[in-house]
Amino acid sequence: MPQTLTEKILSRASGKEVSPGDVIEAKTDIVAFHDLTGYHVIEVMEKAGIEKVFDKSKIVIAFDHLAPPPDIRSAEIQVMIRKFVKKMGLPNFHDINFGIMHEVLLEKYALPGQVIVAADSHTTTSGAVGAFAQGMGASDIAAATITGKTWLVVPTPFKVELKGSPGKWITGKDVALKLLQEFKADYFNGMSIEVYVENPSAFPMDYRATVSNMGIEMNADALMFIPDEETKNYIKTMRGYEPALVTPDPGAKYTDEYTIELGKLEPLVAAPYSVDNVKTVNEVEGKEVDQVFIGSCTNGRLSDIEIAAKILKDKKVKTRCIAIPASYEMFKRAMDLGYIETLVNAGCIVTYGTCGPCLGGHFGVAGPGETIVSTSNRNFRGRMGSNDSKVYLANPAVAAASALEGKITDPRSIA
Ligand SMILES: CC(C)[C@@](O)(CC(=O)O)C(=O)O
Ligand code: SF4
Repeated sequence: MPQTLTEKILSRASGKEVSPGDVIEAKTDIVAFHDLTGYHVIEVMEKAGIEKVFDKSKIVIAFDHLAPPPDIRSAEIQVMIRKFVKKMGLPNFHDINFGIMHEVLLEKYALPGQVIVAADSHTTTSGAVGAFAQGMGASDIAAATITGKTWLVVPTPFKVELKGSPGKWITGKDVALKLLQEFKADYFNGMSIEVYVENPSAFPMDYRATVSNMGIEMNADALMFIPDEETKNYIKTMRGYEPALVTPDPGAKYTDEYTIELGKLEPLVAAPYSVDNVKTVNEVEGKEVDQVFIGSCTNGRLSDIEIAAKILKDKKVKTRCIAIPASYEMFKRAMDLGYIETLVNAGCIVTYGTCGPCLGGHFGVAGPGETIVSTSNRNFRGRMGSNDSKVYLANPAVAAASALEGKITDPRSIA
């Protein structure tokens, strides 16, 4: 039987031919956690008296949610995890100077065809390179850390095709929001989405990562881009080697298919208080904005910072604007290309590699009555701080244009 990417990966990982609905035990290629959930993972292991991990080289840990620690409790958590890393002798540990875990996984570890599990729902991000990547709770991740295995229900594969090329100021975010507008936030429950890109270079890895990242907002088990030339180029550029590509068999069967003509997309926005409350930017433009956040594991990559820098070059923002490249690597590249200087000159506050404001944690928590335009992935009540704040999710061009004008702005109207 011809297999979808989902079936191919999970058949290899479980050692038998799988079909949607099967409950399987799959071998894990990478098991990861961060500071916030890592604390619970380690607690579960310590309570069970386990002193060993299944394979030191396959455990990845990154500090991001509490980086740098905003309070004593956060610092305590990091101290505890550093001790665990030392005791176990884990080589793939990334302290506060590295970046957001999902971005670190994408840049350094994830490969086509792998099974990746991590204690955070946005683990779907690594699907951008064609890995079956799923977030799980701390106890499941503790089990996978110990055994190198996890149990899964094989999801039902659904195919999305991206045709043509996106227009000016249209990015991966607009594809994610289009899917949410069309299908709403729970449609893909029990499914995996496999995305085929007709014209690989027209939809680069940064855009793919945004869409995969928001796969969990659609409730999909995984959102994978079918590996192609762009996947190869990305891994070659970031790591210096060419990966083997895993692809679905011709004639593989999907439960359904949906096509997006990239050239027909408009900049979209998710209005409060739900990620699927999607409107065109023109439906909400003119609303006054108190703070703009450009960053997070959704949109903190080089192209996001580049877009913001292009819009803000030689201009001044009219509202608070916080820009956070998702990793040290992204910060460094943005700095070398002059984007950081542009953003700082425009009046933005810039720091590196933290979740910070995305979860209302620190570095720009939203206050009562405030309106925020954010490039992150969630806008439910209280997500970025006060229950009385309103968060509009958008692509980095809309975010930067809104910072520039002090109100929600269509980037096509100014640049
Ligand atoms: C821990 C939390 C803030 C999280 O990273 C958790 C998660 O996605 O599972 C999020 O983005 O909601
Ligand atoms: S950047 Fe936001 S969405 Fe991503 S892992 Fe951090 S808190 Fe979660």
